Amino acid sequence: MSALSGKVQTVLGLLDPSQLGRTMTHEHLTMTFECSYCPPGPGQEHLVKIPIEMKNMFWLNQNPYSHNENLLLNQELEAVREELVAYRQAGGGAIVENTTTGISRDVRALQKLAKETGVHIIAGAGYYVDVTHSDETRKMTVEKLTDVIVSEVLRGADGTDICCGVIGEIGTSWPITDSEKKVLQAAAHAQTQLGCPVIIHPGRNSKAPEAVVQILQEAGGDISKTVMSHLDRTILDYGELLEFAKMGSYLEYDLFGTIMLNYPFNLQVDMPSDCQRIQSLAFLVAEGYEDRILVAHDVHTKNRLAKYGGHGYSHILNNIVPKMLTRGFTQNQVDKILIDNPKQWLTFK
Ligand SMILES: CCC(=O)NCCS(=O)(=O)O
Repeated sequence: MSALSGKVQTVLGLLDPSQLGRTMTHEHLTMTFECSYCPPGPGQEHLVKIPIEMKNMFWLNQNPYSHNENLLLNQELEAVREELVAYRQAGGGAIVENTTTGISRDVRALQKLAKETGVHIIAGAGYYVDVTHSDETRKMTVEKLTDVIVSEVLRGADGTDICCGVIGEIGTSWPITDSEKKVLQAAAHAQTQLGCPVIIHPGRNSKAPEAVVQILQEAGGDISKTVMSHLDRTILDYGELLEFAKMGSYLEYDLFGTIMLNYPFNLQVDMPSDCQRIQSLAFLVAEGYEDRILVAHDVHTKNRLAKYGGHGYSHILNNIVPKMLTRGFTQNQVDKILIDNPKQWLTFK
């Protein structure tokens, strides 16, 4: 038994899990995403620096990764603070902030936001995808990477004493690179030591989640305490989804609010609508997986903020939950997805 056992670790310290309330398990409050810049289509080069204002929002929402400034969520702390206040008013209790090393994690800013808004914020340890790994990271052994991750949970991150409460989002590409494989193994080893929650960003291929889970399993990871993120853009076939669900991880639909005609990171993927996301959740519930489902918006660019006409952090509470209730979900099932499942996942063993 460690001091963390039976508790959730927020940026303000340990918390009794019953205090969490409704929890979005995959958001970003401050980060940078320049690593994922996508040049715009032919003839649209002049749009990459247009102001982020109403008349440009349709193009920005369709091309969020082709506009440098849009990728700098870390410039919006005041807007995010206001949106967290609105999130509390909408009935939100906690947010898991998934920003890891490589995309400008800032635990000091997270702690300040938690103090100012009363939202419980859980910070993420570990590393994002390979393109963001530094030379130093690439050279580290699995043992060294494990030590860093464990230290971010037990002693603090970013040179502070502010401790992370989950490992992840651990970034992986497709195919998984050697450096990412080492980080996954380190995440599994750290999880074994700490009994803590883990969350994974899979590569953009339907085979990626299974490949990640295999690596974690071989390294001794606890898959029942691991979240597979971004399933809404990763496994669209229900047969494949059921096969993956059997592996035992949490199943996260975390791109609620995203509307995109062309998904630039994988043009083969038709990004689902929110109605289709709800249908996928209903399918998983009907198949007996209601204890494994988690949801979020994964806000990671400026255009997603309410300040710019986006869905913000309260869209699920304000709009998706009422829609779910009209589509056959019971209040008990909604509460499981928003309260009980996050609580189970976030509590240290
Ligand atoms: C850091 C934010 C992030 O990785 N979001 C996922 C975007 S996508 O891979 O689902 O397009």
